[in-house]
Amino acid sequence: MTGELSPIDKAKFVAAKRAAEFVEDGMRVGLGTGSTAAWLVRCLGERVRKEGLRFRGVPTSTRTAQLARELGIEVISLEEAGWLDLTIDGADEIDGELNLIKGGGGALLQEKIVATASDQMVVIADAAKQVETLGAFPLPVEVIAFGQSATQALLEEALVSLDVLGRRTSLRMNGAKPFVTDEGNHILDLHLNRIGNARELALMLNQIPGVVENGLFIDICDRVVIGHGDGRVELRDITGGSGSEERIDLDESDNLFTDL
Ligand SMILES: O=C[C@H](O)[C@H](O)[C@H](O)COP(=O)(O)O
Repeated sequence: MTGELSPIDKAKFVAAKRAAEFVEDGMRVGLGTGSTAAWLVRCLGERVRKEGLRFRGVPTSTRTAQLARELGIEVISLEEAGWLDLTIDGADEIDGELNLIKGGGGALLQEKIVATASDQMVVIADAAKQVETLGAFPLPVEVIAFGQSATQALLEEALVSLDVLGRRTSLRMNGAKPFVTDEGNHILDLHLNRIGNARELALMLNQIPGVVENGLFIDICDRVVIGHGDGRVELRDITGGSGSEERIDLDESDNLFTDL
């Protein structure tokens, strides 16, 4: 990638750059997955290179692990870390209570385990990820490949009693074959359009045999950093309130990122 950043990439980048400032020497930090989280890893790689920041990262996917290593970040497993000071990750949707849909990139299982093993979860996103009600983005559900059609049928049946607008489910594909997660499972995407009660749905989904985890992150995110294409970032946390707004200036060295 070369040249000027598109407004959407700039929005992701400024959110990531601001959130990268939360990382301090000695911390154990969960590193999310996806295009926004990749900006975070690049920003942290820059801090390691320029400032000598020393922290250990726990990646939530093989993709993130590879990028982090390439950029000189010390990578450890969650087993080695034990507990994390902070996790920073992207999201597909964020509602007003900081509940999320995640898993558009298929990494929801490791992401949820890592986020819930952290003192704090910070979500970084461009402004388009904010929604009033979750559900326009298809909800990813990770299922075991064995008996997957039976799991899908049970799941569709269970959706009938719930407050959702749509009920179609689809198996995520990678070309002609099912998409396979880092844990060797498949993903069913639930096209619900509007989720009336996300908490109830999250609990219900995980009771179905064959379901490993769902992409609803309820009461897990503590803080969001929302980026805009004009360089503004908004910070909000679970305590509510009006939050705060800042402007992130891109210095000359930031153009380095466009060559990655
Ligand atoms: O499985 C993928 C993750 O949950 C991502 O954090 C999420 O899909 C957002 O990705 P992106 O930053 O690329 O929009």
